[in-house]
Amino acid sequence: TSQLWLPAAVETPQPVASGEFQALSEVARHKTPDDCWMAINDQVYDLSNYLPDHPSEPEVIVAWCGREASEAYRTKMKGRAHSARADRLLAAYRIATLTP
Ligand code: HEM
Repeated sequence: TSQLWLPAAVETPQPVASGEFQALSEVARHKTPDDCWMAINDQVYDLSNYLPDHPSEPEVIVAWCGREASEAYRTKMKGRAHSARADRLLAAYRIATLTP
């Protein structure tokens, strides 16, 4: 009797867990205000929920969704650093480490 050959079941994609590595190419897929990741100082942040709270014109920060934003964060694009409070906020949105 002939047997059907079937491929192994496709693995279910795993949700991103904190501590995993993500490539910049993956960060780049999350580039809208509703789904906004950024790579900052070798860490990956999901800032989707923070964007509405950011105290600037939305486009100032939205422009960096999906991108390597270390310098933008470091300078606010105006030669001025974010506060320690901002640094603590940022830490709360970390989802992964950037692929080395
Ligand atoms: C990466 C792109 C970003 C840019 C270009 C940017 C730029 C700015 C600008 C222009 C201001 C207005 C007030 C000022 O000029 O001092 C500001 C304030 C602020 N931003 Fe951002 N920002 C960015 C990302 C973030 C992120 C990711 C966070 C935290 C999760 C954050 C937290 C804050 C806070 C708390 C303030 C109030 C002032 C302070 O505490 O430094 N920003 N930012």
